[in-house]
Amino acid sequence: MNEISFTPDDSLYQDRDSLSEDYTPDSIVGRDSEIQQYHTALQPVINGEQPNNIFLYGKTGVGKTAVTNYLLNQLRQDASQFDVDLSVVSLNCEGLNSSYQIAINLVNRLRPPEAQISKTGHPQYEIYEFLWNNLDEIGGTVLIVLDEVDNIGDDDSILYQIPRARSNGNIENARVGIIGISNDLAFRENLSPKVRSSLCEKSISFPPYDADELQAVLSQRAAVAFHEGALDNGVLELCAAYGAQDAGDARKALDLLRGAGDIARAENAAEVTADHVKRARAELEREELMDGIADLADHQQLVLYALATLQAESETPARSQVVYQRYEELCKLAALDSRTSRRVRDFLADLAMLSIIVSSQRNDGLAGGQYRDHKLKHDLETVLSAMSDLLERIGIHHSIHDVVAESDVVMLSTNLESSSE
Ligand SMILES: Nc1ncnc2c1ncn2[C@@H]1O[C@H](COP(=O)(O)OP(=O)(O)OP(=O)(O)O)[C@@H](O)[C@H]1O
Repeated sequence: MNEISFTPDDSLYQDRDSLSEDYTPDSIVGRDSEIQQYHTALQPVINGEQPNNIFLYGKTGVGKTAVTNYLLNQLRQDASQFDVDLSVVSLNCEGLNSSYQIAINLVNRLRPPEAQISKTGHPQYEIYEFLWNNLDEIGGTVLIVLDEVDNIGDDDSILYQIPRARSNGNIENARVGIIGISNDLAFRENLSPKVRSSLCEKSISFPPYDADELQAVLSQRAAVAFHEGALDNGVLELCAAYGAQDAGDARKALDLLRGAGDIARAENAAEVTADHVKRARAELEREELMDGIADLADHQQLVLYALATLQAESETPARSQVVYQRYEELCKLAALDSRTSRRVRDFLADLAMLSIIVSSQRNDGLAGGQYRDHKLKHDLETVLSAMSDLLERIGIHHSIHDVVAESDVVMLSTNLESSSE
């Protein structure tokens, strides 16, 4: 029998959990201008005035939720000091795509456990009645934070009803403000004008972090997460530089630092080095790519497969037409009906948008005209291993035989190899 045991290992980390998603940092760095605007927008609360409706937007991982939690904690403390009656209700709207569902969830948040209402079976007007009554019972200022607010997709929007509730006479005691948070940049533009003007009274944009801002975020967190001296020089700079390239997303930069720490720990390294960061990045990219490819439809994967075989033959960047020919060949060999060349161009555009391939517009003047060419964005082996299901189903093209044989992709079928020779 194997002798195996677990021993605590904390030579690098002093608090690894502080690098995880649910950790709330004591202070926020790198978002001074956004905090300033947000502070101004919240000021009426402390004055006992009608709160503004505030709309925060920006891509994922740029601090919208972290800044909101930080400012609302501060506001709660200051409100109690200045005797302002303040309640905050937070709701993540993921999976709640109608005003009806949002209203029910809000009612239940405002009620004690023994007075919860069922999630179905009430007419809409009744739910709104409950909501207005519960808000009035609480009274004072009530801030309703709706994270991922873009999930709500109906016209008679609660986003319109709540801001109007007081002027419509539905609420008398409470002063209600909505804080809507979204990483869907088109959401605000697609709102109907009446909803937009009420929800977006104060809009605050959160831009992606640059490398310096990310470095500040990482240094602050590393001081909590790691023992002194556990990080080699340049580790934080490298994570920040990669993070800035990856859409300025602090979540990803923190994940990268934790990934590097985990690799270093698994190897019993004395410190986390740039090499650990690079390997962690390759691993995270691989996971992301695997997820991205797994979500593709079969013919999108086949187009990617076609491009991969061209890359294996050093024929990339390859023009759309060339990719199409290889794709048709693969379809034929796999006895599948191929899509039109126009459709395949759309698939190539999708793959480029998902950062799985890189497509460039070329202009060869009068002689060559304009065309697009394509190559894989990641190394061939990674792409192929992410497509192992497809390869198992339809077989291995001869061009990738060596790569696949060297990697850990399982080869169950070689029908393409034999039929193409
Ligand atoms: N300025 C910052 N200072 C410290 N930590 C930060 C800062 N910005 C972001 N973080 C951390 O990065 C992670 C992602 O941030 P946050 O959840 O606020 O992003 P978000 O913009 O709300 O993203 P999403 O739209 O995906 O919800 C969190 O772990 C958060 O604690």
